[in-house]
Amino acid sequence: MTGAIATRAAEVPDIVIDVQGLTKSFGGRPVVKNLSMQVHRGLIYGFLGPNGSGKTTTLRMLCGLLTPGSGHGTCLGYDILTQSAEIKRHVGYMTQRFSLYADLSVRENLEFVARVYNLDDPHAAADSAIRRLGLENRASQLAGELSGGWKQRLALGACILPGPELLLLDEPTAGVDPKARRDFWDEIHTLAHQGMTVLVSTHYMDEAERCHEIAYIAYGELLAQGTVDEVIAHAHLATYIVTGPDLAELAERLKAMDGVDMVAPFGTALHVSGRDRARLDAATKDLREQGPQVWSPGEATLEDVFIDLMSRTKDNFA
Ligand SMILES: Nc1ncnc2c1ncn2[C@@H]1O[C@H](COP(=O)(O)OP(=O)(O)OP(=O)(O)O)[C@@H](O)[C@H]1O
Repeated sequence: MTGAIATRAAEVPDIVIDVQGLTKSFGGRPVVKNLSMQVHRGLIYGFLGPNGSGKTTTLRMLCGLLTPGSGHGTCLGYDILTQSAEIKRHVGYMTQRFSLYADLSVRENLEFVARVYNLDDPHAAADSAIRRLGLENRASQLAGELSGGWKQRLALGACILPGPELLLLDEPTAGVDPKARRDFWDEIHTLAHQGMTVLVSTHYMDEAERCHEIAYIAYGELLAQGTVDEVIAHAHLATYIVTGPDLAELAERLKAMDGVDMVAPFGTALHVSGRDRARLDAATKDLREQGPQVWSPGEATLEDVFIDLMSRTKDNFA
């Protein structure tokens, strides 16, 4: 199967997704607005944003599973408006809900998927997936009895069984423990290394940081995209890390100040950011000089940037 993925990938265009001006409304309410993006082959591309911001809708439009209201583009070289059947043949889609048969074993599920896709040797295909995902000890266990992490691994195994060229993973690790999440992401990286392109939505910052590129979507708008470093640099957030006593009270005071755009607790510290360094410095001058807290210049994190982006869109909505 590994060979199959590598061979197919060689035929895939270098730009796997190339879309312009996609929009989608439900019941007259715009859910995705004028979205344009390109994704290169072999990249892990992460979609982040608040709940209900349009990530799933975007993922589904990008690969022809949902027709946009307007806009156009290609996925795997096929037209998303007219060739969705061809696209679907080459896309593996893992939804938020576990969609395999709970009362079939791991092996039976995989063989079933192999038969649905008319693979030559369903038994061998299931074997290969079981080995690849380290499911040997669980092959005869009922899928419904697996832990959350192993269920996700099985779902991934079923997704890649037919040798897709593009994987869509919609919050694949929600509710999965950190070790299982890490293993899952190691596997995604191995697949990408072999030429598979992966679009993945997530709410986890550590997962965002494991993506080659990310897109941040809020209220239907694509607010930032690029590598993690590019997204952070582009936000131009000046940041202080504040430690010491009474941080909760300090946070409330800071939130009300002009020039302070983002205040968020991180463990035992407070991150305080502003889009304009001079205004942030002026606003916080007295507090920084008087204490009792200690203020140190810091680097904005991806999470700081996302919190700031989210609050900006909320401001615009108000
Ligand atoms: N088929 C549909 N019919 C009507 N409304 C829909 C439909 N699909 C999605 N929506 C609405 O569109 C908005 C965006 O939903 P979407 O699932 O794309 O967001 P999301 O960013 O993936 O959210 P989450 O992080 O919660 O999964 C939501 O308000 C949702 O209720």
